[in-house]
Amino acid sequence: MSVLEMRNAAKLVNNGPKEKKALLDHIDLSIQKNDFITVLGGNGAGKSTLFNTISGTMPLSSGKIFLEDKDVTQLSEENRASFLSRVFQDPKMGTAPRMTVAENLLLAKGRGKKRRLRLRQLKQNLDHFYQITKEVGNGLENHLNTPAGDLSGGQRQALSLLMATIQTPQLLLLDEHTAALDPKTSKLLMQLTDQRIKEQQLTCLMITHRMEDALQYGNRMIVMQKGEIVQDLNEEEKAKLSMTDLLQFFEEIN
Ligand SMILES: Nc1ncnc2c1ncn2[C@@H]1O[C@H](COP(=O)(O)OP(=O)(O)OP(=O)(O)O)[C@@H](O)[C@H]1O
Repeated sequence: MSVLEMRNAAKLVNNGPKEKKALLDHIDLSIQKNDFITVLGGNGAGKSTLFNTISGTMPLSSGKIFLEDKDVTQLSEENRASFLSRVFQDPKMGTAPRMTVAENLLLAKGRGKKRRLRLRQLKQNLDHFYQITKEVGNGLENHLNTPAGDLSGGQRQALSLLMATIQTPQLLLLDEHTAALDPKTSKLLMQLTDQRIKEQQLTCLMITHRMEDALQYGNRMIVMQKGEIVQDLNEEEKAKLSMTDLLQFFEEIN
């Protein structure tokens, strides 16, 4: 059983009165459990559209999406949120700025649960929150009582990642989540990302413009162009790929 399956999925928009433009051009994609897929493609290739249609923020024009064999094509974004987590490029998204780090984590831990965790349960969870923030390696554990809005961009993105993975989602969507960070901070967050994915055996799609990351991480790589998946490399093919090959490939398709 696939974790996610897209069949003949298309997103068309009007490009002038008589012309339709395909943001997603009838793609087929099957994602298996524990796949960690890096997603590459130039600006406007359709990567975010892919994520938007998977998470339900954008309905498909035609085709179908299945999550663990369940047809979710018509399911709202809210209803898909119980099995999907997404981290965005912008550190401001995904965290509540006036709530503290610990409160944000508690919110994420209780999300979708029948009995929500209440603020008075914060104390009981502090040990757990201390442990997971300490693993980040950027001092986040010393800021459990700091409002998220006062964190550095790197700390806030690490918090977003922890929030997105605190409940082990069936599918994790990383939308250029390191793009706004400096190289050192980005590297640290990528290491944390890889560690969380391995430890929790997550299934993940990660959009990135950093080719080194696309090569170094994950067991599969897809390349998008003009709304289509033009390359889908498995673990073996990906392992053989060098930076030179990849650069050459992008020269050819652009
Ligand atoms: N709602 C919309 N209506 C019309 N066109 C749109 C809409 N949303 C996106 N587009 C266009 O669709 C194309 C694909 O956009 P998308 O954001 O998916 O690309 P991307 O691969 O994520 O690019 P980037 O790397 O720049 O983030 C772009 O040309 C964009 O301008």
